[in-house]
Amino acid sequence: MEPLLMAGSQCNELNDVLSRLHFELHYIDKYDKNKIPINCALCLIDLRKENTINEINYLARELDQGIHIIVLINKAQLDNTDITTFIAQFAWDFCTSPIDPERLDKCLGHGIGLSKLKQQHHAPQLEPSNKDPEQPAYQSDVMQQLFRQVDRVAPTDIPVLIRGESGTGKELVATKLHQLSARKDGPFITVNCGAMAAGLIQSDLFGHQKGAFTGATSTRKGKIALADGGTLFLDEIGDLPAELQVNLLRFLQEGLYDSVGGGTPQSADVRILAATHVDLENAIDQGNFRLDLYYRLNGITIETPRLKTRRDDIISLANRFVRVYSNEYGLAIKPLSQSACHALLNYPWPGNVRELINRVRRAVVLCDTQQISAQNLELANIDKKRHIALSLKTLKDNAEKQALQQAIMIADGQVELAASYLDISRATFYRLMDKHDLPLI
Ligand SMILES: Nc1ncnc2c1ncn2[C@@H]1O[C@H](COP(=O)(O)OP(=O)(O)OP(=O)(O)O)[C@@H](O)[C@H]1O
Repeated sequence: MEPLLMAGSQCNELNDVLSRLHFELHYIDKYDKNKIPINCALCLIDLRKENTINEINYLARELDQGIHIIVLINKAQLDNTDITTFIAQFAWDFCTSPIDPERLDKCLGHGIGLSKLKQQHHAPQLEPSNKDPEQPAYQSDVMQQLFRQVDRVAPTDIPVLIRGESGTGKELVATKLHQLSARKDGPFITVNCGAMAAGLIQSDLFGHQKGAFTGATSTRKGKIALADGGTLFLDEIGDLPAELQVNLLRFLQEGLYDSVGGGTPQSADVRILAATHVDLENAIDQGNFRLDLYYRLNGITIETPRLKTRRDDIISLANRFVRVYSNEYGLAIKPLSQSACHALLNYPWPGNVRELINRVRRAVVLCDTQQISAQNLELANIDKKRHIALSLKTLKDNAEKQALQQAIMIADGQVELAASYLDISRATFYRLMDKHDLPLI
């Protein structure tokens, strides 16, 4: 018999159906990892009599990611936004009452099959069991695809260019590439090419000889030498000064480099990973980045997507950081309120995961109620602000269009005259007519 978790009050009708379908039921009211059977793949949550959605929310968040949730509701509950938000957020599937045993059997069968397939193929790599914030967490298809790409590329020695906005996890991807490679026991060294003056990066990267410049009191190894046998991660590669691009290119082509102050050329066995948040093609067009270096670095490109484009990850990442920081600060783990979830999903996240971490960490510390609110996350007024901004723009656009239409009508289609009525040039008039898709009479 397949073990099945049941949350909700006991229901004889459901018990009968499930025992006929050969499920062994384990009722839970609170999540306790030790009480969950090891091979349990599904949790059926009966919400038909529940009015304790907050507790159920909490339980759903705590369940292992591998356990699929199926919700049982009355049809009328589809009008209840608390219930539909819960389903959208947590459920793998839902069934409506009256229970159709055939439908329920199919739903449970598929759920178990899929969950087992996932466990066999992905679960160990995709969802690390520890709660280390530095370990990637993801549910969205796009991130699962990205980390499958990481799995494939990591064991090769091909240089990888990681592209993405700030805070999207480029360094995290670089670390993963190193950890999954044959070089994992070697060093992982990071150089931030944007953080230092050209002279300092030169010595930081290639090392220097004693007396090479004022203050060089001893010979010092550079990061390339320190990364020997491991991985060198060049962060913000787009900011690497031109003269250093030449030196790096030589190292990539010949495996040789000179430390500052001369001496014999040196070699090192290093895999290169680079990251950028700027458009390198644009930098090449502007003459700020060498095309030959770009080709050398760009063996394979991995793009880390913006957080706002992977909505499936937002709530699970937020929950993860709530757990991590509550534990770190010795505070009780509190659930996110419905309004907090709504705000998290509707915010554009310009600072990506880094911004999410900062907001959640602050909220964990500041929250003095039972649940973490949108206010604790400092997201309470964002929706409203955006709404006002949007309507202001719409109002302006509408007014502009109306003015153009009136002017062209009063001027009997004479562009010059219509433009003068509006106090704008002919060129601007044409541009605005085009913008609003308005025909000239
Ligand atoms: N999928 C994820 N799971 C868990 N933590 C993540 C994830 N993605 C990013 N982070 C965390 O977000 C923070 C920012 O990530 P990271 O430093 O890798 O971004 P970045 O793209 O390199 O940023 P920058 O361009 O500003 O250097 C880090 O603390 C990282 O651990």
